[in-house]
Amino acid sequence: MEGFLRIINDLQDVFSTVGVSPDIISLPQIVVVGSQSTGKSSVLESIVQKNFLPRGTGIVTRRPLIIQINQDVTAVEPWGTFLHCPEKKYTDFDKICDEIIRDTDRVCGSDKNINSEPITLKIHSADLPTLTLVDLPGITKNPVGDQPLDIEQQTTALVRKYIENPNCIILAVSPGNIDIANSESIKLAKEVDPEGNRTLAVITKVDLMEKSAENSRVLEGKVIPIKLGIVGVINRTQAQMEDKISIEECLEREAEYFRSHYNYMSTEMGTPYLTQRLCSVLMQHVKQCLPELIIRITEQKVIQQSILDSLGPRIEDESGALADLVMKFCREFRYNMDGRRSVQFGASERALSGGRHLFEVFDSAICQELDKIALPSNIEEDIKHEITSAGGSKPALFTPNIVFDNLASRQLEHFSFPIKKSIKKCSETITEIISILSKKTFERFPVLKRETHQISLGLLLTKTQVVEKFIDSYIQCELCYINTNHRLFTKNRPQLEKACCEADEKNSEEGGDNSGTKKIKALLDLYIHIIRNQLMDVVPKTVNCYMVLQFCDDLHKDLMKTLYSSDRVDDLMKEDMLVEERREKALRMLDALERADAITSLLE
Ligand SMILES: Nc1nc2c(ncn2[C@@H]2O[C@H](COP(=O)(O)OP(=O)(O)OP(=O)(O)O)[C@@H](O)[C@H]2O)c(=O)[nH]1
Repeated sequence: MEGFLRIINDLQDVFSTVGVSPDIISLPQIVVVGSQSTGKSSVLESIVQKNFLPRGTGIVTRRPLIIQINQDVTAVEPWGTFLHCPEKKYTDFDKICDEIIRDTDRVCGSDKNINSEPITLKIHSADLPTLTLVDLPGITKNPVGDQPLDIEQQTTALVRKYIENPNCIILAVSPGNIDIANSESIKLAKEVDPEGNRTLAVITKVDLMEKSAENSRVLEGKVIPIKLGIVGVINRTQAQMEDKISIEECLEREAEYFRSHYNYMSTEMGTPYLTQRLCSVLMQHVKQCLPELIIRITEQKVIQQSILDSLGPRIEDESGALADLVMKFCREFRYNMDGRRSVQFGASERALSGGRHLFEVFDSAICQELDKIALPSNIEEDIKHEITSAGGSKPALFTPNIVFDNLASRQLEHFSFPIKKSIKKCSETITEIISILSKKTFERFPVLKRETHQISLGLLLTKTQVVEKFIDSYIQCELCYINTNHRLFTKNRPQLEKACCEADEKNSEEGGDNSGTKKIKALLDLYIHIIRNQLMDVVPKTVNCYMVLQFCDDLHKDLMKTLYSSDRVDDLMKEDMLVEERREKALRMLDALERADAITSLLE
């Protein structure tokens, strides 16, 4: 049976060093709860049979104190040690008290603030049972002196944090000289343990309790029933300490008091009975908790291992790792563009390949923008004006070709702006793909991520400029040479002309316009339509050629050249501090869990 409790103490050591939170692993322990000055520390000292806890006015216990008692038959005299300085062995319990005060001040400061970081004290004794007890700051109703104004909230929150743990046994301390109905500790215990399966009540200061039938009923558990029992105790008082009355003598006086005042229940009262009761309650509890605890340890091992896997291993060969990452980034980009991989874009719920996104930009941005370009509403005025101008000082018999050339090239100029806009849109889409992939690939390495991102965007800019230049020249060529011999133009022209002539004849009969402007307008429309279709074909092809394929080909070369030539591999491969911290934490946790696993396996 002792073995169970020793295992819990060992596990506590393992987990205290890594600061594991109770949400992850919660170990069975006895937590002493009560209002300020109810006698919590005195109860603990009576159990340990030593004076080692700080005393004073106001809030004395300001940090949780985990007291692990280990039964140690080899201990000639009781001795203690702290987890924060395990090499130091204390046989003088006054020095233990000094160290608790010193370490409390170190963490909480010397004012009256409290802190949830526990102090762990191990006590080895041949005469004490193996137990783990936690002393908590007393619940303080009203701040006194320089205590913080929210002291009640602070102390209650800290107590709650401990007693909410379903693996904790609550030792609810209430003083016998106040009405148990007002007991703060029992009220809190009922809130977190309504069934009362893990609450044991202690009534201190029974010597100050008036001997009455009602008070006897309190001790018998008839006023407020507590499933695990109510134990009355009389602790060693300050006066007895000053009078140097020994602990043994005080225990004898306590036993005598119960014999003389509550004889019929004296065997179930007093500090020795409380210690014995605590051991058996804790033992029962540990036996119940262990199977679940073992499952939690196994689960946590899997969780911590997967955290480690997701963070990746520590980098040994930085240069090699850099080359691998760059290769991976370039490959991911290529696969994304050719449709073998997908990424999640912005808030869109669909994951699409980068290539598909680009296609959607071609389809929507380029085609729709170019489709919007139509002949202006006053084009007939323009045509008339152009015909008149072309005639010069003489009246014109035929409309010269230059009229059509001038009008067509003026309309083609309108393609320039939407095409530039579309190319910009393509560049933005590729930039987004680069950003997503560099974030994903270089997540652990912020410097490398930044540099790679910059180099990639620099290269993309160069390629974008090549495309813009190419398309500019292409439009320039179109403006310089209006090809009225274009196969599609010559094919559709007769039909259009016929329709226009018929319309002109009809107009002429009705006395309307028959100047031929309608025919020129229709031919202009046809020509622009042909060139628009050509551009819809050429722009995506050019973007794909330079901004995708050539970009892919040059990306790896550019990255390797720039990243390696900078002679900053060490700097580039510096990991994000957070990643490093998380890996260290997961490694420490995993180590603790392995040790915990080894400890619990001793039971099997
Ligand atoms: N007469 C009598 N006095 C007691 C008894 N238990 C504790 N006291 C006295 O009550 C006072 C407070 O006791 P502590 O043990 O310091 O109380 P505490 O709950 O630990 O106090 P904080 O940690 O400050 O909240 C001290 O003066 C003790 O000597 C008891 O059973 N009988």
